[in-house]
Amino acid sequence: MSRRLPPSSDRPRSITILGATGSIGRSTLALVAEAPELYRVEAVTAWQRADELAAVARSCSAKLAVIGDERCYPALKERLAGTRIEVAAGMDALVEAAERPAEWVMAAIVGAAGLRPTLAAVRRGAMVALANKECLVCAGALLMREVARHEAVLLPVDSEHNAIWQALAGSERSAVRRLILTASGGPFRRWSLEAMAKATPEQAVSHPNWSMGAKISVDSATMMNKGLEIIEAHHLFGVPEEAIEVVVHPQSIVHSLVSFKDGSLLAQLGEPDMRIPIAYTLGWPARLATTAPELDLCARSGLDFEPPDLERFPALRLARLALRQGGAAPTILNAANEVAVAAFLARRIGFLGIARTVGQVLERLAGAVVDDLDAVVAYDAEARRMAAAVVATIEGCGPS
Ligand SMILES: NC(=O)C1=CN([C@@H]2O[C@H](COP(=O)(O)OP(=O)(O)OC[C@H]3O[C@@H](n4cnc5c(N)ncnc54)[C@H](OP(=O)(O)O)[C@@H]3O)[C@@H](O)[C@H]2O)C=CC1
Ligand SMILES: CC(=O)[C@@H](O)[C@H](O)COP(=O)(O)O
Ligand SMILES: [Mn+2]
Repeated sequence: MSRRLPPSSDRPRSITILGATGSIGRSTLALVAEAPELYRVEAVTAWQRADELAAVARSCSAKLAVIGDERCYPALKERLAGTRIEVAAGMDALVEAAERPAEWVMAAIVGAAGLRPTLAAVRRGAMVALANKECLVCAGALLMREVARHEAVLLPVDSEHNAIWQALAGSERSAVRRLILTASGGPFRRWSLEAMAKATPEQAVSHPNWSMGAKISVDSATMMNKGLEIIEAHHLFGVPEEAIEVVVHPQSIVHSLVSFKDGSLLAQLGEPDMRIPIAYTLGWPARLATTAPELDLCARSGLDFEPPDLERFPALRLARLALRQGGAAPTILNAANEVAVAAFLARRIGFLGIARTVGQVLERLAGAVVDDLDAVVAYDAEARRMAAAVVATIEGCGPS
């Protein structure tokens, strides 16, 4: 693999941010704004929020701004009139943004929609900071194969995987006994199933520790987020499903751990602030100085750990099942979950209807091996159709 140099003022790192208007995109831009001499921003992208994208592109002097939804192109063009920033729109333009020659790409589009742009960055051998876990869930084998083939570097952004990556540094994989993913338990950690059945979208997106986009916040509330993260860890670190444990840790201070064969547990700790893991990828292979807060251990006494409750959080069980089944099952799980979460946020189904929808789709759709993009896209589309049909049968049936 070619040697990667850290950013420096003599040699600024060229970067692209996919999903620049989101929670991860903004945290990345906040770090860039702390040391603008270290970076040159090639491209920034969004889906529909043209005003926000234009403001972001201006503030970081991006060369290119791309909006995914073509209907929003006129608004973006108007907001960036009189600047030197190039403007484009559409799905192909998102892929082209990822193909532009930035050394480092933040993949922070939400959902499987991020797969094609992420693959494009991987296929030109970029350093890809991967926040978009759904990419690895729906196309893990394909993505990892392309990373190896094109000598790209995947830098895990997800806080748990970033912690494991840091804890693993320099160790032989054969020395690892298991990975331990910590989970906050989300806003409904202590809620009964009866109460969860009536949970509103507002309650579900109120994460106790992290400020995040709506989709991942709902995933945290169902604990599907931790299920997706088990699959993500399997692909990133080559560890089998049975060697990936989940422990509920309500404070979100210990971001995950590696258990080694000699009995050592190595963890990474920090305040729940995504600037910390993002900074580790942005500066990699060096560490950046940032204004992110340092954890005050004495002020944070009392770290709790408990096993997850699979009865109240069946999504975790479904994700493990999909990973064990293999083939297209994780692709199907992810697509059905995206449809179900959107239906819940649109108040079409109740909170418990999310896992119910995913479970029904997984049961009905069998999946063979998915080792190319066409197969992933086909299974993803079929699972979305089936999930929409399941949603239609359970909506209006009261709390589901
Ligand atoms: N937020 C967090 O702390 C963490 C997030 N992650 C992962 O990072 C990813 C991003 O999460 P987060 O930043 O919270 O999400 P947000 O919803 O805050 O942001 C999503 C970004 O993706 C864009 N986008 C949405 N839909 C599409 C689409 N169909 N095509 C292209 N772009 C699209 C949005 O544009 P627009 O603004 O125009 O809608 C926005 O820029 C997710 O995969 C999540 O699981 C992982 C760990 C932590
Ligand atoms: C910040 C981050 O990485 C999220 O994935 C977070 O872990 C979500 O919290 P849960 O532990 O509640 O899923
Ligand atoms: Mn996470």
